[in-house]
Amino acid sequence: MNAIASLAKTSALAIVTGRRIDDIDRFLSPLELPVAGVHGLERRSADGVIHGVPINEEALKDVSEQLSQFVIRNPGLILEPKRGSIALHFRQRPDLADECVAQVATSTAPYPDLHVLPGKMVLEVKAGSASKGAAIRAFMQEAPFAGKQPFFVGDDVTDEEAFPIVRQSGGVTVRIGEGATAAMYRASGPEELSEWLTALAQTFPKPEA
Ligand SMILES: O=P(O)(O)OC[C@H]1O[C@H](O[C@H]2O[C@H](CO)[C@@H](O)[C@H](O)[C@H]2O)[C@H](O)[C@@H](O)[C@@H]1O
Repeated sequence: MNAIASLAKTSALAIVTGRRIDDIDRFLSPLELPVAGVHGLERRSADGVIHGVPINEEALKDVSEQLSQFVIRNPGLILEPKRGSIALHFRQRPDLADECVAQVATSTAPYPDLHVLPGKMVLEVKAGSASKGAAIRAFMQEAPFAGKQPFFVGDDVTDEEAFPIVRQSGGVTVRIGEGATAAMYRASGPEELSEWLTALAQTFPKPEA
């Protein structure tokens, strides 16, 4: 948190995440940063404006109802409704991973415009067209990011799609933890990343009092 607060004061910082913007605000309170939430389906730019994308609400409702029934039949599974998306978590039931994949495939089959995104012990169904990479592109066209070199850090398979996009625009990419990656660098864990960021923040000029 200290590293994030320091970087937010001295540089252009955005959070790009699968979580909701509200959740990020709660985690970082009282900081309110630019955030791309729900894998880019909702995005708050630095001026505070919320940008959304069209959502297939009808398809999402149908899939959510089917997944709710599936979760009722399988204790330990968790459904997380988000704006424009629903996440099926199987962290407490890893034995059901294959069944979850099959159920999500069956439920989404009638809706080719829904996107299924596998994450860490979770399957996300997105009912709109957005991605972390596209959200980064959008941030990079706006103040205070435009003209700066992007530096993107991620720890999940859902971050992999964004690494090449950042690299192609001259940026630097870091993967936290294990796993195959397209990132340029790897930090062993959040502690190592925090040390790097704290050191980096100290190299920036102090804001005038
Ligand atoms: O894009 P991220 O910031 O990496 O967010 C990805 C997902 O994070 C959350 O799920 C993950 O954390 C849970 C614990 O808080 C864990 O139980 C789960 O297995 C992880 O996938 C969040 O709940 C999802 O909505 C995000 O998409």
